[in-house]
Amino acid sequence: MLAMSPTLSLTAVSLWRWDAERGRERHLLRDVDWTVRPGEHWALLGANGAGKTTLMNIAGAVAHPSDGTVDVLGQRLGRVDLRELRERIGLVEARTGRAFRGRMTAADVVLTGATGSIALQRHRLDSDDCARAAALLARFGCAALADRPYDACSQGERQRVLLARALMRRPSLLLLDEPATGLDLPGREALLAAVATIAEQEPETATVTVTHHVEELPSSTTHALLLRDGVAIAAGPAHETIRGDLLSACFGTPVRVDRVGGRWLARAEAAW
Ligand SMILES: Nc1ncnc2c1ncn2[C@@H]1O[C@H](COP(=O)(O)OP(=O)(O)OP(=O)(O)O)[C@@H](O)[C@H]1O
Repeated sequence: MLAMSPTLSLTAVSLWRWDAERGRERHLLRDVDWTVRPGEHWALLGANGAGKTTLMNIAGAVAHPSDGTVDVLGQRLGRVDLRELRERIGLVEARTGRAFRGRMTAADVVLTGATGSIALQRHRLDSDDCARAAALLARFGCAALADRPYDACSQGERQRVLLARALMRRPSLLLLDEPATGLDLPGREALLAAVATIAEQEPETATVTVTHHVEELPSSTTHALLLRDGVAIAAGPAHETIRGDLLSACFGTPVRVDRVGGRWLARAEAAW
């Protein structure tokens, strides 16, 4: 049987920028190799400044590398229209949520995902779009929020609304940039439960979740890439990479990691 072609394939990817303070180029990413296949759910872990956002910008067809090759959804960056490619990529990040103002309801915000716009373009929507929006809200425990102004939703509810929005077009790749940051415990748990449904309901979709905290990874996480100073120090199946020794190297401090009920807990080694 032929293997499915990768969702993302990065080979020897480096990205550098001019560092005016030092008067020389500085590597934000160095020689990163990374392959994400359909149905895989990756964690992208690293300390502040490790290069996670930079790598997500490349994976999301927002930025080009300085060197190396990048194939996103089978298209080589540098040879394709990035805007067309981005239409097949779902994105949940804090910035997206801040764009929705006024009296837009939660359902309206989800529906904007069908057109990939910030404004609601009702004339471009059909009954299937409305049905999918309602089904996604229900699936994420947000059915009662449909008519509530988005501004009036709690932060946790908003994140689930944004997740529903990102799934409207059944993206092949979904990027989640620190989706649980700032959520309280029930909000975080509801969001992670919602993310975990993707493995079953959208089995071809690959996801990448950026976080500093392994506690914020959904139980559906299958793989992890650990970045330190722009270098991928480990990449592979979660049970081989989300480990104390590798996370210690990644964060530069001794860390102990436990797996409980399919999730991960990390603490500084000294605290145990
Ligand atoms: N345009 C740029 N020019 C120069 N340096 C940059 C540029 N963009 C980012 N950097 C630097 O590159 C490094 C990696 O940044 P990046 O935002 O990718 O890290 P991160 O892992 O996402 O960090 P955080 O967890 O704090 O969000 C940082 O030291 C940052 O200051």
